[in-house]
Amino acid sequence: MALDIRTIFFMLGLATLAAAVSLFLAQRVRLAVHGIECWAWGMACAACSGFLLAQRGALSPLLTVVAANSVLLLGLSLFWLGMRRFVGRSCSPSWIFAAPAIALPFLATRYLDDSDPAGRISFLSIIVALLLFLTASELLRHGERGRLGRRWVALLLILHGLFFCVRAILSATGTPLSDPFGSGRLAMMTGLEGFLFILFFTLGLVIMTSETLQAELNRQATRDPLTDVYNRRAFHDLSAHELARAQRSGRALALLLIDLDHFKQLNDRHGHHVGDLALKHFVARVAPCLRHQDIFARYGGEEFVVLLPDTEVTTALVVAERIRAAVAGHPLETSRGPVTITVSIGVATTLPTSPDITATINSADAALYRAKAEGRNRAVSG
Ligand SMILES: Nc1nc2c(ncn2[C@@H]2O[C@H](COP(=O)(O)OP(=O)(O)OP(=O)(O)O)[C@@H](O)[C@H]2O)c(=O)[nH]1
Repeated sequence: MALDIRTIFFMLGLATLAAAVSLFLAQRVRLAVHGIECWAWGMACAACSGFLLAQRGALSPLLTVVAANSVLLLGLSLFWLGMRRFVGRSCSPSWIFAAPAIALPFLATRYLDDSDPAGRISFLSIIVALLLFLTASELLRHGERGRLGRRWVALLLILHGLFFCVRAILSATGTPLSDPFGSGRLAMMTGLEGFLFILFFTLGLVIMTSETLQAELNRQATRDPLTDVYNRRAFHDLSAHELARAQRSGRALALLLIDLDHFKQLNDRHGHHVGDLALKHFVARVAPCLRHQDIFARYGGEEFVVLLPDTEVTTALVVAERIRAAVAGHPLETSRGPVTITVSIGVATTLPTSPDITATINSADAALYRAKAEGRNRAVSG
């Protein structure tokens, strides 16, 4: 089957345009995926480049060489920027002009006419490969790296980059790719490889974004939006798991019920906004006092709960005292000066033989009530 090189590049442009449109639509429905708008613009640039490359010989080299390749490099740079944002890293958008700015003078002078096509192919292939490797490294080195979609996209970027490395070497060493299939064999391979890349890459982006959305939905369903600790529902799910484990192992499970003291007064005196800041400040003070396996959740309002697996009451009281001291010892800085926050803590443990979370919470609540009655800013066990 004979394939016309222009048709291949035109088809590549169309496929890339379809991917760009999908990304623009995804962006319009406000998917909580950072960087998606950069990918959309990156795809749009790559599509323009494909259409311009398809006009090689029919239009001026200013368009089919200089503009087509500069726009392609801009598109790849936008993709790199999008990937950086996707993994949660920031960067000045002006960096997207670096690669086109490096290539433009060479394209406009040395490689404008067709006197050194091999040099032009090698030169551009190396820049493209570097941009692709850079983009893959963002995915492999930052953010949540273990996900399937990310690894798939990173692998495709690396393979695509390796293809361009081979292309650069073949072109530089003058390997006779023109024979016996006519003058455009290398270009033909580039077009076909690009076409396959776009298909699988778009699929990878879909998987990657759905994984991110799934994780975000999961986070929203299990986390308190203000403080980002677990919410009450997640606490009950996780504690059920821990209770079952405690029953199997016969080891104690401790629970701390923590309530911020005179919080209504703080709200009334300093405003709700400072009240919110106080809750975040409290969480930031408590988190370093806990182990990885401890479950920390907002139980409601200004009440928090901590489940401590494999912990006896004496140790739980030590942890509670550490939390109390960490909160009281670090006042919240406000525009009107430091505000001291204190907490009262009720401590209880489950019975290893018949663990029951409701009974343990009730027991901790009774202890908390006593801590409040005895003057607040203290930990009391039930
Ligand atoms: N700023 C802010 N306030 C909240 C939030 N959730 C609950 N509150 C407030 O927390 C206050 C709790 O007040 P109370 O239950 O009377 O308890 P308290 O003032 O801390 O008194 P004691 O617990 O007896 O020390 C109420 O004024 C609620 O409006 C929140 O997310 N942000």
